[in-house]
Amino acid sequence: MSGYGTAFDLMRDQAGDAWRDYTRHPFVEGLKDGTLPQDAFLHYLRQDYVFLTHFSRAWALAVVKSETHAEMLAAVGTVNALVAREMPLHIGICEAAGISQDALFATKERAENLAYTRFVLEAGYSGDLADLLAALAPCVMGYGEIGRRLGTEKTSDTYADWIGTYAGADYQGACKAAGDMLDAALRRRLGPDFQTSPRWTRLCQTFRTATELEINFWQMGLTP
Ligand SMILES: Cc1ncc(CN)c(N)n1
Repeated sequence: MSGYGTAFDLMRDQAGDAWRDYTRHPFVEGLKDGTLPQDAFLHYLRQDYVFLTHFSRAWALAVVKSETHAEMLAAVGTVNALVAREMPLHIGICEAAGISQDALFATKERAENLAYTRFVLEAGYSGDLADLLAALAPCVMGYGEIGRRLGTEKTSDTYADWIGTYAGADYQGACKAAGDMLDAALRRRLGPDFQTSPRWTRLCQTFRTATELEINFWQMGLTP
């Protein structure tokens, strides 16, 4: 059990090998042992800054798709965590490496990046909050799982700031909140036994596609 909720655990199991390929990608293992080349890391961070811009918009769409005050509060909390806490990590590391915030904002978006965020946004535009959260979950909880594992298994401090952000209480709390939100949203829309709903298979497919797009994102990071 992940500690990030019931639906997440079930969807992650349904994603099978793709989940392992995402959370144990060679890029991740390079962060763990410090062998990831710095140019690949900075290239990834620049793309990830662009990613987080669109991803924050997708979470803002979750506010639009909310049906209760509790859902709105949870979605707003995640938008704030992304914009006020996760994006500043990228700004800080890039600034220290001589990449200004203007240059960061002007980063040309790679196709793998564009494909992922537009897939998530489309899931939200064409569906309801359950569809949107199924597409958002691999991103939030995947990095939570990666951060937690690397926090205990890392053998180098080269990428300690990055690992510390995702292993930290703040990010782990955001994963727990997103997991609780996913569970509640599914129960509200699909019923208490949401995994028996006719919608469940499609939601798991959405989760799996987002997981595959995460694998592509890491792969892109290895090819500056
Ligand atoms: C591509 C990607 N996926 C997930 C995360 C974690 N929010 C991220 N920063 N970037």
